[in-house]
Amino acid sequence: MQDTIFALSSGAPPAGIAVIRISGPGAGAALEALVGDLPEQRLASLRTLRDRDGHALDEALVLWFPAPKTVTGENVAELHCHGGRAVVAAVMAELATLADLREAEAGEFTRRAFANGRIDLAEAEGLGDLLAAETEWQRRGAMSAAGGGLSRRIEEWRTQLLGLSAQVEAAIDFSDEDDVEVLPTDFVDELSTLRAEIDNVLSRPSADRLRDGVRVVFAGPPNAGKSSLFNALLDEGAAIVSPVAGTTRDVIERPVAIGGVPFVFIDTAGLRQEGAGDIEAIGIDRAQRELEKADIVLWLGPPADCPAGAIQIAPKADLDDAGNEGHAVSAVTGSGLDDLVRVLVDRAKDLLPPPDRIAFNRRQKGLATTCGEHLAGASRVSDTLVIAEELRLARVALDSMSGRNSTEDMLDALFGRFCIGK
Ligand SMILES: Nc1nc2c(ncn2[C@@H]2O[C@H](COP(=O)(O)OP(=O)(O)OP(=O)(O)O)[C@@H](O)[C@H]2O)c(=O)[nH]1
Ligand SMILES: [K+]
Ligand SMILES: [Mg+2]
Repeated sequence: MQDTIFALSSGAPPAGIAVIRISGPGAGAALEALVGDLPEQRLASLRTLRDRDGHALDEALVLWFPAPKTVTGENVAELHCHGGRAVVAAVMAELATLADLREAEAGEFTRRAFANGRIDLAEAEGLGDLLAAETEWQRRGAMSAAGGGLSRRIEEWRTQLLGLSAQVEAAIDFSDEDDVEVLPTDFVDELSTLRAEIDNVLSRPSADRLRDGVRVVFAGPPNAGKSSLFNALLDEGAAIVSPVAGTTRDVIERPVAIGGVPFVFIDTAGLRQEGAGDIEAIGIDRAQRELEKADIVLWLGPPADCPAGAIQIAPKADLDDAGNEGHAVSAVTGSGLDDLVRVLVDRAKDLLPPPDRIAFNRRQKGLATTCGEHLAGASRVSDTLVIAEELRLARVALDSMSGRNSTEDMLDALFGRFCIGK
C-alpha cells in the first residue's frame, strides 16, 4: 500500500496560519486520530487537535477530501493550524507517530497528482514555474501552463494527429485492392495547418528564459565604470568600485525585477589583452564566457570594439572628457539611468515569451521540433505506410510533452525542484 505523506504546505513559521496537508490512504484515519471523528467532507470544521493521550495540541480548521477528486487524487486532509513554530512542531510530531505516515519529500504531492492523472507534465512544469515566480511576467507566463493552457493545446494537436492517422489507415486499407493509395485532398492541408501551429509556438522565445531571467552582461575595458553602473542600476553596492584598473575579477550576478520583467545583471572583469595579472586573466576568461551566454550586452568600451548587437553605453557622462556615442549615463549623478532601464525592458520583452500566450520550455521545444520533423517527413512522401509511421512518431513526441511516456529520471529532476509540502 502507498505510504501516507504529510508536510507543512504553507510558508515557514511563525505565520498567522500554518497549513499541514496529509495525502494517501491513511489520511482519513490520521485526521480521525487527531480530532476524534471524520468531519463532513469538503467543509471546514473547527476542531481541537489532540495527541494520543488526549492533550490538546491546537484549535484548527480541518478539512477532509476523500479520493479521487482531490488535489493528489488520493484521500487528503488539511489542518489549518495556528502558525506558531511550537504548534506546527507538535502537530507534525504527532502525525509522525501514526502508523504508515511519513513526512513528504520535495514535490511529492505534485508527483502523486501526476501519477494519478490529476495533472499532466506540462501542468506540473508550469506549477513549478509558478511557485518559483518572483515577477509579474513570470507569474503570468507560468499561470497559463499551470492552468492547463498548454496541455489543452497539446491535447488538441494529438486529436488532430489521431484524425490524420485514421485517414491514412483508411487509405492503406483501401489500397489493398488495386494498389492505388488515395488520401483525401484536405489531408495535406490539415497536416500543414498542424505543422504551422506547432511552428508558431516554437518560434516564441523559450519559457526557461522567463523563469531564469534575461541575462544582462556589463562589459568593456578596465575602469570603464562597469561596476559603478551595475551598482547604480541595482541601487546597492554589490560590486567593488575603485580607480584601480582590474578591480573586478570574479563574475558578480544579481537577479532583479524591473517593470515586472526578470533580469539577471552580471558584472564582469574589464577586458584587456596586456597588463592583467594571473587572477585578473582568469576573470577575463570568465567575462568572455558570460558574453557568449548573454541575452543583452551593455558595452562600456570604444564604439569600434562594440560587440554585434550590444547596447553602446557612454559612461561617466558627468565628466567633461566623456565619450558621446551611445546611451550617456552617469553612475555618479544618475543621469541617463531611467532611459537605459526603459531600453533594457523593451529589449527584454522581445526576448521573452509574450505573457498570457502559451510557450514551450527547452524540453518541450526539443520534442516539438521532433514532432515537426515527423510531420514534415509525412508531408514529403506518398507512401502511406511511411506517412502512417511518421504520424505515429509525431504523436510519440507530443505524448512525451504531456508526460504520457516519461522516465523516472525526468520525473525526479522535475519534482526535485519543487519545495517540500508541494
Ligand atoms: N565621475 C564619474 N566617475 C565614475 C563613474 N563611474 C565610475 N567612475 C569612476 O571610475 C573608476 C572605475 O570605476 P569602476 O566602476 O570600478 O570601473 P570598472 O569598469 O568596474 O573597472 P574594473 O572592474 O577594474 O574593470 C572609479 O574610480 C569610479 O569611481 C561616473 O559615472 N562618473
Ligand atoms: K576599477
Ligand atoms: Mg569592476
